[in-house]
Formats: sequence, structure tokens, C-alpha cells
Amino acid sequence: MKILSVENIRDLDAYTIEHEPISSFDLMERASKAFVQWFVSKVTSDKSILVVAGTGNNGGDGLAVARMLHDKKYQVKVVIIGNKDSGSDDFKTNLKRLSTQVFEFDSEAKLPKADIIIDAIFGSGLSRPAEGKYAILIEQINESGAEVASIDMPSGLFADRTTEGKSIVRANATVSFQLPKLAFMLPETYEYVGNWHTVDIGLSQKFISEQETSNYYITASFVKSLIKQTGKFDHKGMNGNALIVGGSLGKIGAAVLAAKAALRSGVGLLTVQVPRVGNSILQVAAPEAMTILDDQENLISSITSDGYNAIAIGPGLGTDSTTVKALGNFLTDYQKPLVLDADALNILSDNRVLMELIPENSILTPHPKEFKRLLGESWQNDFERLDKQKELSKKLKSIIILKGAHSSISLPNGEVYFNSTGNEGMAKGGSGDVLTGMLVSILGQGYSSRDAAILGVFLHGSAGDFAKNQLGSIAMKSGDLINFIPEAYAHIC
Ligand SMILES: NC(=O)C1=CN([C@@H]2O[C@H](COP(=O)(O)OP(=O)(O)OC[C@H]3O[C@@H](n4cnc5c(N)ncnc54)[C@H](OP(=O)(O)O)[C@@H]3O)[C@@H](O)[C@H]2O)[C@@H](O)CC1
Ligand SMILES: Nc1ncnc2c1ncn2[C@@H]1O[C@H](COP(=O)(O)OP(=O)(O)O)[C@@H](O)[C@H]1O
Ligand SMILES: [K+]
Repeated sequence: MKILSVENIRDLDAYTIEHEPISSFDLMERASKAFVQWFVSKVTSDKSILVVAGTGNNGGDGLAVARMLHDKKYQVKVVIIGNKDSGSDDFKTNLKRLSTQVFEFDSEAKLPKADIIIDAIFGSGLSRPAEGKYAILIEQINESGAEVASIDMPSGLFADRTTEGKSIVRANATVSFQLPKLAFMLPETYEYVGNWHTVDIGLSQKFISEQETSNYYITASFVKSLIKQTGKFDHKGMNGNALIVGGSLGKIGAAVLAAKAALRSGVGLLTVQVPRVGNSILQVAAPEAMTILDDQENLISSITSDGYNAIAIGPGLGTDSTTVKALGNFLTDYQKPLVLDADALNILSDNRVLMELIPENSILTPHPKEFKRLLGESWQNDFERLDKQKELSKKLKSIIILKGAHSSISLPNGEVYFNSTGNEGMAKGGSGDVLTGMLVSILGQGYSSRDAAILGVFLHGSAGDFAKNQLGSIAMKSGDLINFIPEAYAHIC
């Protein structure tokens, strides 16, 4: 699913009106109806509702929503901010059609009390940070104690660039029209956007397909289209031969988690290279995997490279100087795409000359702290972080998976894919090791690095969602993700 800029969204709106064709008023009706359909599925009609509307088209949506909820017997009050006479045409038409009580915002008075506030002050037309009476109103909404549902955008938040200042509605939920906005993908906006949803309002698919963008939101149907079909006469040689290099004294578990996840993700043969101390642990925990033992008892001192379709290095690896040397020697000779995670990334950050040896099309999987180390600098805000991620991907000619909620997958060509699966129950030690195992397994099966990254990240999050469903986000642990990989595959296939 494409993530479009505000400018593109405006053009999409205009194109749909001209080519469907549909009047702008009827399109607003359709959008408002879609919001109301979502709203009534969440909120019962005994709740009191306050719609807070600006005078642009977002406000117009708010007024139409107020009318529709009133017709459905909800108790609705409306507060308007701004000059009604200079409102948009569709705002004015909707105001005429409204039969509920309408108040004008008075910054000296308190907002009428309500269980739920519907925020329709600004949407994608926000042109500058909210100030003055708008800031006062937004503060009153945030301090009202009511639950807040925003139409299209939390008012005061820019959709596709960073918002200076803090006069932004803090919504519990945001219902966005047709496509998600870039701001929804970034952690610093979560406190404003809350849980977001998109509703289909029939905007032109033709226009959307013709728009250029570098940002995408991963959908299940897209992931499904990437999955290769399996065949009756497949043999294990066709499903790849992968190697995981990792583990050190006290961190063999990381290699075990990666190995088990790899085995559940379809690879034909799996070998794990561990220090000697890890041998029995691995052979017992994952008997389907073969082990190669390092000369050293407690750490990795050399990395083998012969005959594998895909190699992952990092889980539990440690950063001992002997291991640093081993990684350096390995990278000097090896040229196929790698999966690099955890301590492999930390070693690269501390020994920056090695970064030039990363093979093209490798997949690097930093969490935000590892990413900061890898980058060697910080960022002012999440939009800048995203730009820096894109730049680093281009520079390294590799894929970077910046992990978190909506993990972002940046490609060397500048495209970024944001993940749509996963949940806070995955924020536990070892979840990243599971992802690394899945990635090397998928890469080993002959998928391109791009497809392996998208498939792996999506299925990993999906396994997390099944785990949360069954176990709850508190009790689930990273090892549980592995048990739900089959459900993640079954769901998509
Ligand atoms: N996209 C679609 O397909 C569809 C879109 N629809 C809806 O339209 C919404 C976009 O509507 P919109 O373009 O009228 O802009 P909106 O967000 O109402 O605000 C603009 C007004 O606010 C003003 N203003 C801005 N910043 C300000 C500030 N800081 N402080 C004070 N004023 C400020 C600005 O004034 P100006 O910048 O001109 O000075 C202007 O008057 C969209 O989010 C969705 O809800 C659906 O109905 C149908 C399908
Ligand atoms: N709040 C969240 N929502 C969705 N996914 C999450 C969330 N928190 C963590 N994850 C996922 O869990 C994994 C954590 O990886 P990482 O931090 O490397 O863990 P570890 O190093 O302990 O293995 C990542 O894939 C990340 O995307
Ligand atoms: K809004």
C-alpha cells in the first residue's frame, strides 16, 4: 500500500472528484459515513459525544459525522472554532444541514463535557503549527479526560513532516481516509495518533497506482504474492542450505532461538556454528540442525563460508577481539548477501573500516540503539532518522531493517517498506534473534534480499500477533514466536 505525501493526497481527492465523477460534497458524505461506520462499531449510543470542528474540509467531515450520529440517536454537541463565514463550501453546506446544538469556541469558557470527543479541527490541510486559540482548544481536549477519536489526522500534527511544537491532539484512535500517513509509522507520533485505522472511501485506484512514492505499507496480499509455491517433487537441496554463526558463553540461547526459527521457516538444511560450549545445548534444543564447532571453547574465533546459500552472523556473538578478527577475515573473502545482526553490527560500528566490506544486498537488522551506533551519529526527530536510514542503505548498497513497531525496511534504491504486523508483546530479549533465523532461512531458499526482508519481517510480526492472541502480550516470550510461525505461514498461504 502506497504512503502518499499530503500534496499527492490533495491531488488524489481532486482527481477522484473529477474522474469518478462525484461532487466534493458527496465524497465528504462517503468519508464521513465510513468514519461513522467505524465509530458505531466501537462506541454505544449511550455515550455523550462532542464534535470539535474547524472550518476547512476536516471540519466539514466533523459536521457531517455529527449529523449522522445524531440520526443514529447519539447525544451530540458541536463546537466550532474559526470564522464560519470563510469556511470551505462543503463545511458551510454541512453546517446548514445540521440540526444539533452548535457552540462557538470561547477560549475563556470550558468545553462542554462529553464521554467522547471527535476531533475535526484540522486534517491534512494543516499549514502551520497550531497556535493561539487553536492551541488553547487542543489543550482543553487533551485535558478533558474524554476519549478522543480523530478524523483523518490528530489536529495539529503534520502528516508527512516533523511537527515543531506540542499543540497536537492526543487521540486514542485516528481514522484515516483510504491510505495511512507517513507520520503514523514513526514512534514519536504514537502519543498523538493512538491506534490508527484506514477506511476505504473509494478514492481513485488508478490515480494511486500512477503516483510515485518511496514509502510503502506492507499488506498481507502483497506478502502472499511474494511467496513461492512448493511442489510435490521438491527435495531438501532445493530449499537451501543456511548457516547461522553466533553464540558465546552465556549467550548460546540467542543462537538456539535463531536456529529454531530458521528451522520453522522452510530452509532445507541448517548448520549452526557455535563455540564448543554450545554444542550439546544446540544439538538437544534443535536436533534438526547440524553444528560446526569453533576451536575456542567460549567464543567464535573463525567463520566458515563454504557451500551455504545464506549466512547470518550475530546472535549472541559477543564482541571479543578474537571474534572481531574472525569477522574481518571472513568479510574480506565473502561476497554473497549476508544477514548481519546484534553483535555483528556492534563490531562493525566499532571497526568502521569493516563496513566497507559488507557484501552488496546484505540485510542488516539493527534496533534503534544499534542503528545509532552503526550510523555513528544521532538524529533530531524520526523523519530525520528515516532519511538517515535511507542514506545508509544507499551507501552500503544493503537493506536495513530498523526494528520496532512498524519496522522500516530500507532498500538501496531509496524505497522503504513499513511493517504492518507485530505488537508490544514482542519487546522482549530474543525476539530479534528469532527474526534473524527467519531471514536467513528465507534468504537460503532463494528469495531476493528484498523479498526475504519483507517476508521475514511480516511473518515474524504476524507470529507475534498470533502469540499475543493466545498468550497475551505480557506473558508471551520471544521463544513463543517460533511456535506461531506455522500459523503466520498458514494465514498468508
Ligand atoms: N483527501 C481526501 O480525499 C478527502 C479529504 N477529506 C477531508 O478534508 C481534509 C482536508 O481538508 P482541507 O484541505 O480543507 O484542510 P483542513 O485540514 O480542514 O484544514 C484547512 C483549514 O485550516 C486552516 N489552517 C491550517 N493550519 C492552521 C493553523 N495552524 N491554524 C489555523 N488555521 C489553520 C487552513 O487555513 P490556511 O492554511 O488556508 O490559512 C484551512 O482553513 C482531510 O483531512 C479530510 O478530513 C474528506 O472530506 C474527503 C476526502
Ligand atoms: N512494540 C512493538 N511492536 C512491534 N514489534 C516489536 C515491538 N517491540 C519489539 N518488536 C519487534 O521485536 C524484535 C526485537 O528485536 P531486538 O530488539 O533486536 O531484540 P533482541 O536483540 O533481544 O533479540 C524486532 O523485530 C521488533 O520489530
Ligand atoms: K482531525
